Amino acid sequence: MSAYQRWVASDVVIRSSGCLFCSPLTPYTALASSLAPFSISLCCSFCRMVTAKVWVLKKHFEGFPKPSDFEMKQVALANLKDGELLLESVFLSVDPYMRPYSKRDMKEGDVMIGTQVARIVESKNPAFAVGTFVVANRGWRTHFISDGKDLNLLPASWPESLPKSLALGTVGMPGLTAYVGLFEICKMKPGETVLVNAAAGAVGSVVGQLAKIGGCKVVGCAGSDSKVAYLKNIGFDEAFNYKTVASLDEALRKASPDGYDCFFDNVGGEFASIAINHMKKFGRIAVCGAISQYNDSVPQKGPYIQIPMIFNELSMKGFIVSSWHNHREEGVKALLKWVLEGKLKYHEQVTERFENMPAAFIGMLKGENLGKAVVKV
Ligand SMILES: NC(=O)C1=CN([C@@H]2O[C@H](COP(=O)(O)OP(=O)(O)OC[C@H]3O[C@@H](n4cnc5c(N)ncnc54)[C@H](OP(=O)(O)O)[C@@H]3O)[C@@H](O)[C@H]2O)C=CC1
Ligand SMILES: CCCCC/C=C\CC(=O)/C=C/C=C/C=C\[C@@H](O)CCCC(=O)O
Repeated sequence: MSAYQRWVASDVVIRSSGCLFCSPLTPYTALASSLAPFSISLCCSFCRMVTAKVWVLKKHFEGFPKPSDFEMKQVALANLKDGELLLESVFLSVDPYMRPYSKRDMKEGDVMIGTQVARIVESKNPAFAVGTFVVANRGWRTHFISDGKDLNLLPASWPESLPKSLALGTVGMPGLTAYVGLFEICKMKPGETVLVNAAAGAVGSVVGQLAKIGGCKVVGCAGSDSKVAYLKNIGFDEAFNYKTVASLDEALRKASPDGYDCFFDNVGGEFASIAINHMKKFGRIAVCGAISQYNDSVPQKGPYIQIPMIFNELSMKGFIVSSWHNHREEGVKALLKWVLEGKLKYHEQVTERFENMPAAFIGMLKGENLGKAVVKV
């Protein structure tokens, strides 16, 4: 039974207007609603309206997100108009940006922001066939309607054997972040030494492997011994557990006594303030993220970094992957090629069921994920 058939069996509540048999006012609709699992077969096909499940931000986060900050709701979707598509989410992404962006971009009651791999289940748009998979940016919802303009098709060369969830991770936004940050921001060169933190995550694990592909020495850190073992398994030259080392300063010096040419910073905070003192002359820092600060109720007051910036004439550049959209096609093509050649390994932290999205999101922020965290609907 496909996800769509399961959804039809479990979540379809008939809502309609204009159809004699299914209009909201007829006794039939009340009967249909009470017999929801069976009512679909009684509904006339041209007036089916469906109900999707969504997660809304019930209360703005204070510190780490809590399950009570979220609320799952049902949203009735209108009938498709000409040119529109009905899609079901197959995989949903949980990403760190959702934490800081929720404060900046959302109000309480909004559907949580986020991306998904979705499948077209009904189409009134000749440009999109039923069964097509796309990447969309429509938030935490099981189903949604689109006019097609906000959908990104998976590359035509995507093999059937490759999990489509990778379009949310290694061969998607996180992978592109690593690609742009290394090639365009750090401008890494063969023989250089690259440092990356949150190295076992969706972005960091790609950074380390792309740096190896680029002929660099790679040092990574992560928050558990099993993650450190994973880093060594995927080719990192040096890896350490930043939570258990006696001194981060010593660990960075031991991993690369000559220092670092490129620092791909996913974490910010105290880590960055210490790491910057280990940069080589004319080193480059890609300021990708600051996950050590996203959940702070009170902003941290880090030590100043200007002195090593000036002394070593460092380049430090913040970047947002969506501003580099003109590199998206080339990046996805390169990432997909490296994955298929076995040069770019991936690991996904898959959480089953839409109902577990808050738990998956909170777990990722707490470091429970190895590789890209996704939710399989
Ligand atoms: N600039 C851009 O366009 C983009 C930026 N980003 C940023 O990149 C970073 C990594 O994102 P992504 O790969 O998706 O996430 P990950 O898959 O790496 O998951 C987050 C990881 O961050 C680590 N972490 C959490 N809290 C802390 C902390 N206090 N100190 C150190 N590490 C911590 C945890 O791993 P561990 O076990 O190592 O602690 C956790 O698994 C984030 O900062 C994110 O905001 C991501 C995408 C685009
Ligand atoms: C409000 C302060 C923000 C500080 C930096 C926070 C996070 C950095 C980060 O994680 C940025 C992530 C950017 C993500 C970009 C794109 C996504 O919004 C959706 C991607 C959709 C797509 O291209 O498929």
